Amino acid sequence: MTKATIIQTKNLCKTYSTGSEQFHAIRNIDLNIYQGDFTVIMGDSGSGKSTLLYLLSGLDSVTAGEVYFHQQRMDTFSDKELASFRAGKIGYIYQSSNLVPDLTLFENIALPGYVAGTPKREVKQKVLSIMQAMSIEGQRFRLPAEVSGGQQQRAAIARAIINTPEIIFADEPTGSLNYDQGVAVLDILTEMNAGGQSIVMVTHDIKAACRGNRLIFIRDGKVGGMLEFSSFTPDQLQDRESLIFSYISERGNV
Ligand SMILES: Nc1ncnc2c1ncn2[C@@H]1O[C@H](COP(=O)(O)OP(=O)(O)OP(=O)(O)O)[C@@H](O)[C@H]1O
Repeated sequence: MTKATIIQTKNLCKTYSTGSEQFHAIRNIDLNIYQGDFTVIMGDSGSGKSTLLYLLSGLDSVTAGEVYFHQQRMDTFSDKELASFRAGKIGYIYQSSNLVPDLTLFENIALPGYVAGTPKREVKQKVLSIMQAMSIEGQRFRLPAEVSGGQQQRAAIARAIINTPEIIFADEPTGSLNYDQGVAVLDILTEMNAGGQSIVMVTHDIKAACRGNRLIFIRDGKVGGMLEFSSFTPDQLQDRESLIFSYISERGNV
């Protein structure tokens, strides 16, 4: 079966200017992100992974080239169109949870729901059911500083999915967590993907990358390679890890 494309880039470029210096962080990338995939973006530090994620999600503007969401051109959106796109179509998970420090976990998760204009009662029900699914409902009246890093990150995932986004972007979502907390977060993402949620995750951790069915390797701002896996069952993690490891070793870079 052919997979539907959710995001497409054509000749995508991003150049950062600092003073008189220019740095070409993303160089002429043509890429398709498919619906229902758990896409993983890997690469060495500074290769352009986060920049690519910002461009795919409309968080930053392109220098040249085109980005399409389904068939709709995104890089020419007005600020208003972009704000509504971000609120309604995408969810974004950062390395550190980025929760609002003086709002409770419940309020943090509910906030994008209120901003999107969803009726309060509906938001409340949805927040409670997502918190329950992520085993953080007991912490709902606590502030972010009063819960563990893993619980903060689960709240950040809950916040990212409150408006039922078509696609979730995650930038090193386990980067600030200990091993067990990281596995718990990856399990949640894996389960969401099994339910059909499209995910694009940046990571340099091979264990985290194993959760993806399509791996895109970025090297010096370009696509340096790709790996695809057909289906996922938890007992395949070890095999995938070995495959990714040998792929990277053969090429001499991440
Ligand atoms: N705002 C900026 N101004 C100038 N250069 C930048 C800016 N943001 C990123 N860069 C440069 O662009 C390159 C790509 O950065 P990016 O953050 O996308 O890399 P990355 O692969 O995500 O790295 P890491 O794994 O270390 O987070 C780096 O060389 C970085 O120094």
